Parts: sequence; C-alpha cells; structure tokens
Amino acid sequence: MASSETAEPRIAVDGLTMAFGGFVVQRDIGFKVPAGDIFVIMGASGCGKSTLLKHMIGLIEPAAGDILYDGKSFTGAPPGERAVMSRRFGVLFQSGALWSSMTLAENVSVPLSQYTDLKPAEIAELVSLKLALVGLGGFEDFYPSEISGGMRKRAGLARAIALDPDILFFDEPSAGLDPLSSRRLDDLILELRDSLGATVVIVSHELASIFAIADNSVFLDAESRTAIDGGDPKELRDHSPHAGVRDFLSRGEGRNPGP
Ligand SMILES: Nc1ncnc2c1ncn2[C@@H]1O[C@H](COP(=O)(O)OP(=O)(O)OP(=O)(O)O)[C@@H](O)[C@H]1O
Repeated sequence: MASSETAEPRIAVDGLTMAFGGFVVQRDIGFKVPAGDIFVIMGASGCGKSTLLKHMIGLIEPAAGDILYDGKSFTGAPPGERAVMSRRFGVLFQSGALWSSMTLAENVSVPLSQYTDLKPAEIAELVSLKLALVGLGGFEDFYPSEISGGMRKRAGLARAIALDPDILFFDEPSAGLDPLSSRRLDDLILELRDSLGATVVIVSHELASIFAIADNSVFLDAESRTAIDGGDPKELRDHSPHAGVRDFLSRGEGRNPGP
C-alpha cells in the first residue's frame, strides 16, 4: 500500500492562514511531512503551535489554504470523507485527558467500543496489547490517580494508538514530566513510530526532546506571524539564517554577547 503513496508526502500544509475572527495567528504557512517522519512544530509561546495542530486534525477551520493527506485535501473533503480520513489520526493532548473514573483498560477500550464491532473479549485482548506496548502491561485495573504522571501520559498514548492510527499528533507530550520520564516518553515515541510505521507531528519546546527525536520541523515566528524556517532542528540551531531561530534552539547561548 505504501508504494503507491510514495509520490505524495503523507502530510502537506499549503498556504495555511489561521485566524480567530479578525485576529490572524499565522499566515501563509507551508510545509511537507514525508511518511515516517517525526515532525516538530516549534516557536515561542503563543505563536500558534497548538492552533496549527488543531487545524491539522480538523478541530479548527483554516481562514485560507489547505491541508492534504497523501495528496488529498482534508480541508475541502465533505464531512463523511473527513471522518474516514481522521480515523487515521491518533491524538494526545497536553493534559493526557484520561477519564479519572475509569481504569486504564476502560480508558483505552473507549475508542475500540465506539468505532469497532469487536467483541468484549477481543477488545480486552487489544487493550492489554496496547498497554503492553507502552510499558503498562499488568496495569489494566489501575485508576489514573493510582499511577505516576509519566505513566498517565503513556496510558494516554495507549488510548491514542487504540485504533492503529498511522499519523500521531502530540501536543506538548512531555509537559510536566521530570527529565527521565520525558526521555522515556521520547524513546517510546521513537519506538511507536518504528513499530506502527506512523508519521508523528509534535508540538514541543523541550529542546532535549526536539533534538532527540525530530527529523524535521517548522518554526512559527510570533512577530512576523508566519513560518520563517524549517528542517532538521540541529541544522537550524547551527545554520539558520534567522538569529531568533538559532537563539531559540540554543536557549540564547549561541548569541554573541557583544562588548
Ligand atoms: N479559541 C481561541 N479563540 C481566540 N484566540 C485564540 C483561541 N485559541 C488560541 N487563541 C490565540 O491564538 C494564539 C496562539 O495560541 P496557541 O495556543 O496556538 O499558541 P501556542 O504557540 O501553542 O502557545 P503555548 O506554547 O503557550 O502553548 C494566542 O494568541 C492565543 O491567545
């Protein structure tokens, strides 16, 4: 199946302008994400990273431009087709947003009960498999309040991959985690990309995480309100023509302090 799709990038964002009423958040953004890439959306606080991610999954409509998956317009697709296209998406928001009154197994089973005709025993089997994939085998009957923040993120990840998505979207996945848990989550994201063959889009400003996992990126500039750079973050840190991008990616340490 993949071979017939290789001509098109998995994701293309084309001339995208995002606005809330008359307030333009970012204009004329364009980038492509090849299948299997881990792509990071970067930029200063408030520049529009989460808003871009919400556009990509169809929660917000563009003011202008298009978002395409395998060359097919998502923005312009009729609702039925869009729903089919979004079945490919696995989404993990910053909060992790597990239902506190449900066990981990119940949380992960929700999308399976909602979107498949599988029998309860089959669902239970799949749920255990997904929990095992994120290192939570044996924690089926625990409640979110009984596990650590890092484990909750991983449980959220298990739920996001319940329907075997091939495109994963994460908004600040390591927010609130200690460096070690954050690192384990990065490793898990890399593993999932490899085992599921998924394409991953992440909003992040954690430099360690960005350098550890990203193949590619876009940098949204808060001042000019457009994408001013993109590519391998390490390359951007060392060679971006924009001082603001180099500073962002080196925490300002690359800047010549002057006399
Ligand atoms: N629903 C909304 N209605 C109006 N304005 C909004 C809405 N959501 C976000 N904004 C505004 O759009 C801009 C971009 O917000 P967004 O949350 O996308 O930024 P961000 O880069 O993800 O920020 P952070 O890194 O702080 O999470 C901000 O000025 C924000 O106040």
